[in-house]
Amino acid sequence: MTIDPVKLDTVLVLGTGLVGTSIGLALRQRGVTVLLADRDLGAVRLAREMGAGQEWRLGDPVDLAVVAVPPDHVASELRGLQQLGAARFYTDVASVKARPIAAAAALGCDLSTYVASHPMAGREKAGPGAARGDLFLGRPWALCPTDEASAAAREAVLRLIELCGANAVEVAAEDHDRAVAVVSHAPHVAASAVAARLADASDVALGLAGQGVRDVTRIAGGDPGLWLGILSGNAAPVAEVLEAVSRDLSEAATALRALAQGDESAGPEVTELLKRGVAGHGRIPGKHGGPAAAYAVVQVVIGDRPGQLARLFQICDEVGVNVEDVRLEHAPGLPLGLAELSVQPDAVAVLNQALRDRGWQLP
Ligand SMILES: NC(=O)C1=CN([C@@H]2O[C@H](COP(=O)(O)OP(=O)(O)OC[C@H]3O[C@@H](n4cnc5c(N)ncnc54)[C@H](O)[C@@H]3O)[C@@H](O)[C@H]2O)C=CC1
Ligand SMILES: O=C(O)C(=O)Cc1ccc(O)cc1
Repeated sequence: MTIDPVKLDTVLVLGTGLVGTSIGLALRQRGVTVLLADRDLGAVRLAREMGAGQEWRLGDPVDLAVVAVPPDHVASELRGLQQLGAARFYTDVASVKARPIAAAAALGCDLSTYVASHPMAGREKAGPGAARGDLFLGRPWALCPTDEASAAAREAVLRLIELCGANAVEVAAEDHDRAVAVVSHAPHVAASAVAARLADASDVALGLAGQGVRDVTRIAGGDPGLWLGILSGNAAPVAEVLEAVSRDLSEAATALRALAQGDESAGPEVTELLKRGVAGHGRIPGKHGGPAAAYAVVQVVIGDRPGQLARLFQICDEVGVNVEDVRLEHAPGLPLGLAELSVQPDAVAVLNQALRDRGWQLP
């Protein structure tokens, strides 16, 4: 009998925090048997109660073990599991890749059964309570096979990514780390720097906060302990991006000082940065990893009553309009909000008409 190398009937998740529990939930939805372990027994219990799997007891090797602990603990936990013979194949999900792989090699881990990986999806909240089974849907998920990794180990990790509904992106560990410095790690520090200005902002300023500042600072809510581990694990590439960002910020501040003193010739320098920002933002791919989709946005005023969004979606359904994305903005102190529905441009007229016909207020 031949053994199917991509069989993923049983998966052990070590580290039942946000990411580990989300993986458990996603795999359970696909019928995989998931076993859960964490040094914090409360985290395992909560993950189990959420339906992410059952508590792990060492028995027959599982098909794949997923090490979902902070980056600095990946190598030692991997070695521990391999010494127990816990799984046929192993991966981790840490946000940095070169350092954990080097640490695993230095600890004498078996690199033939291990393929490091990193889902590019997460939240600014930690722990199993923040987990979502759909966290990875349509998201990129990097895998970084080393030369020592077996083809079967790579296949097993590809199968994990597929079962979680994500899109696999194969990349060398050093390239991964330089890339995530630009798209994840430096943005996190930049968001923290902007959010730090709010720590002693006046109540008037905070009362005027709209969606923009929420968007720019959302990720700054992440766990500082976890993020110190991530940033230290990718320090040089992140420092390089931050140096470039701070050059731009410093030049913008100098130009604005000149403008403040009536020197209009400094305007174009600011415009140039804003235009580079528009260009950079426009290059972020759409939610399924393809080129950024040119959706149109339909704005609708909604009352802060239960069921309003459901009614809105029902109308979209009735007129055959697919909602690609939805964003809600609440008016501070008012029982009203604005729903922004992203739809195909050719659906705008029909949706606007349908909403007006049914008495919805469009701004
Ligand atoms: N937070 C995010 O948005 C994302 C995080 N990641 C990566 O996923 C990994 C886990 O992060 P989160 O789930 O966000 O953190 P979390 O703080 O929600 O969960 C981490 C879990 O690991 C456990 N843990 C820590 N050290 C352990 C050890 N030595 N043995 C067993 N369990 C241990 C903790 O008790 C905790 O339950 C990290 O490597 C992180 O870089 C990857 C993608 C997104
Ligand atoms: O909160 C979000 O939107 C994120 O993108 C979070 C995130 C944090 C760390 C990662 O390694 C990957 C993704």
